[in-house]
Amino acid sequence: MWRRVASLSSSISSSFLAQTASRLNTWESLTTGIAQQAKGVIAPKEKTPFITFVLGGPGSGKGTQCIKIVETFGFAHLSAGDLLRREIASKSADGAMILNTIKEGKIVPSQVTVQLIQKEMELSDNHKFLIDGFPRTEENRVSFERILPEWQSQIGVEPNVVLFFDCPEEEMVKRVLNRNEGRVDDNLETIKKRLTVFQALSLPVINYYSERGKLYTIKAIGTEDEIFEQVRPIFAAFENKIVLLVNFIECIITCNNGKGHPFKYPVELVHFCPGGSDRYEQTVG
Ligand SMILES: Nc1ncnc2c1ncn2[C@@H]1O[C@H](COP(=O)(O)OP(=O)(O)OP(=O)(O)O)[C@@H](O)[C@H]1O
Ligand SMILES: O=c1ccn([C@@H]2O[C@H](COP(=O)(O)O)[C@@H](O)[C@H]2O)c(=O)[nH]1
Ligand SMILES: [Mg+2]
Repeated sequence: MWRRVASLSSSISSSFLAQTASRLNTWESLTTGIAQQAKGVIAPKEKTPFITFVLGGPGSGKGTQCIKIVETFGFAHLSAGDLLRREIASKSADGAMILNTIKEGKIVPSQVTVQLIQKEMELSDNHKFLIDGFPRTEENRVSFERILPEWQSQIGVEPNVVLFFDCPEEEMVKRVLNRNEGRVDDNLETIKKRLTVFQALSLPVINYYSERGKLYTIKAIGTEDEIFEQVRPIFAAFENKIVLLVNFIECIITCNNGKGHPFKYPVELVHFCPGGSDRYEQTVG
């Protein structure tokens, strides 16, 4: 038996339900799509993409944290810098141009980078993407949005999450100079240029997403594990919300059919109803 222990302070409006359904679409895309897969309703490739942009200055720890996010939350990691370095290594037509651009700490034309990212996304079996080190400029951002029309009905033109690893310049320089991976841009001269480019061209992108409520700023100092403890709750929250939301939607559908209340454990809907909460607890008998 179910007992309501608190009620919504405002009634559930149709616009709230529409909003909820739209959020469900976003949150579902982060989860493994358990319900749909179990029912065999959708194949993995058909799931809504969940896109996270991972931004921050050179050496702020983007790549390091992406590895942990992949391990914990099962994302595909697409590093724009790695894709460009792969082009150099494969001696592709753009290889020489990319190498010079990276040495100068400048930004490779959007068309090249966007095409590489798009190809990787299409080849991937995953639907959850960490796009590391991109978009670096407003022009990058707009170019990426332009490739989305075919997916627009699924994800809109924006990423679901934008992470910003905020790190003091002094620390970034120290880390890059100690990186020791043989990168052509890990020298003081190029780092200075990269920092200037970051300030001038990348910060506006970060501000853009901040204004749109997409930005999660991580204080990128401390140990790698300490930093990850700031990252973990961001993705965990998306996973938790979907469980609650699925229950909520099921409840509405079932209640509307007059079949009772299907919640299996206490559910608090306060996350979805800023005006109040609707809490249910299972009672004995
Ligand atoms: N929290 C940390 N404390 C100390 N060193 C770190 C920390 N996180 C990462 N590092 C080290 O700093 C260096 C730069 O990290 P990483 O490559 O992850 O940065 P990045 O943001 O991807 O840089 P880039 O934009 O240049 O690719 C690496 O050698 C990494 O091992
Ligand atoms: O979207 C991008 C990403 C990278 N670059 C160039 O590559 C280097 C290294 O990138 P990391 O992400 O730090 O590995 C960067 O300084 C740019 O020169 C780019 O042009 N566009
Ligand atoms: Mg990196």
